[in-house]
Amino acid sequence: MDGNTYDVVVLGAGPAGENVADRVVRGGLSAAVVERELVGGECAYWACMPTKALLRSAAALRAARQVPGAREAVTSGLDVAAVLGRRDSFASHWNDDGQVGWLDSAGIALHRGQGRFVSAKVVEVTGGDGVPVTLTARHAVVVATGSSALLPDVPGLREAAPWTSREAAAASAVPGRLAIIGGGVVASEMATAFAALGSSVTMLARGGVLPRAEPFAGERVTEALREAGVSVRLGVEAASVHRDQGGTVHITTTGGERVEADEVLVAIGRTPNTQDIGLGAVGLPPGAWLPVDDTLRVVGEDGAPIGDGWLYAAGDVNRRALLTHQGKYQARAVGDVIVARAKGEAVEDGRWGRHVATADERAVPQVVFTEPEIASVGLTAAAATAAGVRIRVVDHDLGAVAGSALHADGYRGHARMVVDEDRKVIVGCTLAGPDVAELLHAATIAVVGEVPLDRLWHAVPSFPTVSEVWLRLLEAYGR
Ligand SMILES: Cc1cc2nc3c(=O)[nH]c(=O)nc-3n(C[C@H](O)[C@H](O)[C@H](O)COP(=O)(O)OP(=O)(O)OC[C@H]3O[C@@H](n4cnc5c(N)ncnc54)[C@H](O)[C@@H]3O)c2cc1C
Ligand SMILES: NC(=O)c1ccc[n+]([C@@H]2O[C@H](COP(=O)([O-])OP(=O)(O)OC[C@H]3O[C@@H](n4cnc5c(N)ncnc54)[C@H](O)[C@@H]3O)[C@@H](O)[C@H]2O)c1
Repeated sequence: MDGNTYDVVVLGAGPAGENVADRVVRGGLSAAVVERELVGGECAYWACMPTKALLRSAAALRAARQVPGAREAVTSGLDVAAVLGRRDSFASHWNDDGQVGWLDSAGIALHRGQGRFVSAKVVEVTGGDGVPVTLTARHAVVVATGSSALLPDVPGLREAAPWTSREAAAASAVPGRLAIIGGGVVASEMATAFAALGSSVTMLARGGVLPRAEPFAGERVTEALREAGVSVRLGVEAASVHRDQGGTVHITTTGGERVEADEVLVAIGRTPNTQDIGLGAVGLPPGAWLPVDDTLRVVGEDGAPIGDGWLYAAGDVNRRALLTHQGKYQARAVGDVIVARAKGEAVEDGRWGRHVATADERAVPQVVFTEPEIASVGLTAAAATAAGVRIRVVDHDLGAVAGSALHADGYRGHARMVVDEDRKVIVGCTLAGPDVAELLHAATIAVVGEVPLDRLWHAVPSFPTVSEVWLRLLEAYGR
């Protein structure tokens, strides 16, 4: 390190940025990260961790109620204060001392403030004292600034001070009535959480519930939400919003329906945090997602890397897969390829090579922590067909497996595998049911490993586990 010159400068200390910095330092280079809020990013304080903490207690209670013997021991409902308290601790009480300590121990320099490009490889950081500090990168700058909630242009919405996922994740009280605009992952999880915490929830799901998943997933989540008392309005869109002086939010839908709520949560997708990072100074349009090549170098309109290839993007901001685990996976590839290029070592950029994030293309796992959980990896049947893959779809009733029946009385679930008929490998799998999250990694390995179906017959699931669904799926496929 020489003054404010580092081998690598990383903009954003979320899961992607932290991991890039870690990899380059492990590879023998110096690194600085620039962070304007809390080290750890969205995931740690306002997204993955607090939302899953909000959901977990109700899931545990539901599980106990599904097993006689345990059911009788449950003598009251959720302790909301305890749930919120546990959530606070999983959000580290919105204090990043622990993460800063980790950066320190890993030998990564931290500059607090808003980072903006002033020219190629040069970033200016403006912190709380308003005095700018200039950082220069010898080899690379990595943009890992993440994304923020997108707000639609609905008349009156902004003035009504809507919640985004941040306010929902960090809520200090449970609203009596919560309206949710959106039907995707955030909307479905937060409807599940707040209904369990006692809110009367109305969901306006213009495009349906979990529309990108296999259709049975959205249907089952819709059914469960309705059983939990949520009013799920499918195909319904907000036309105008107004918060009156008493604090009540009034939503009028395009169909003329009226919905009243104490809070309205907007969950319609994300926008990249690239509006105010000085992209113009390096020839890129502000506010845009950052497209990248296979080794995650930012590319221009011509598809070629910017400059001499010094600019990279990892995590949400490149829009490949808006998930923490995929951002961290990309970060490992980015960190390692920057080190390889800096040292003049060979770059392994072939498919599934060390320096690329091939899994982003067709092997992304995701768990939606609704009731039931939806765990999926790879392509849905519709996506595989659209991609020109000749497929066969195999379905099985997850509740008909001995392990499921033991797991919970009345276990309801469904499993689907999508087989590439030309290659005889699984290209997608979706599981819907209680506690299926932990089953997903087997499917991910089958998809990434492109394990032939005739070999999968030799991967014998233990009896009596829910995993026996794998055997049933193979039997349904035939050998
Ligand atoms: C409600 C919700 C729940 C989610 N749950 C899950 C889940 O269960 N599992 C999962 O895998 N994913 C989940 N996600 C997605 C996950 O949160 C993101 O994919 C992940 O946080 C992206 O990591 P990142 O490092 O790219 O960006 P971020 O986590 O957004 O971090 C970016 C960091 O950059 C900083 N920054 C931005 N601009 C600048 C600048 N100019 N200068 C300095 N610093 C800057 C920000 O302050 C932030 O700290 C969830 C998302 C939401 C909204
Ligand atoms: N468990 C998890 O892995 C998890 C949990 C939460 C969020 N996330 C990540 O965060 C990202 C953001 O989640 P999200 O739910 O905000 O986005 P999303 O893309 O999952 O869903 C957005 C939904 O809003 C709908 N929509 C879009 N514009 C609309 C409008 N104007 N009015 C009404 N509906 C509209 C879309 O049809 C879609 O169903 C996701 O991409 C996801 O990867 C992951």
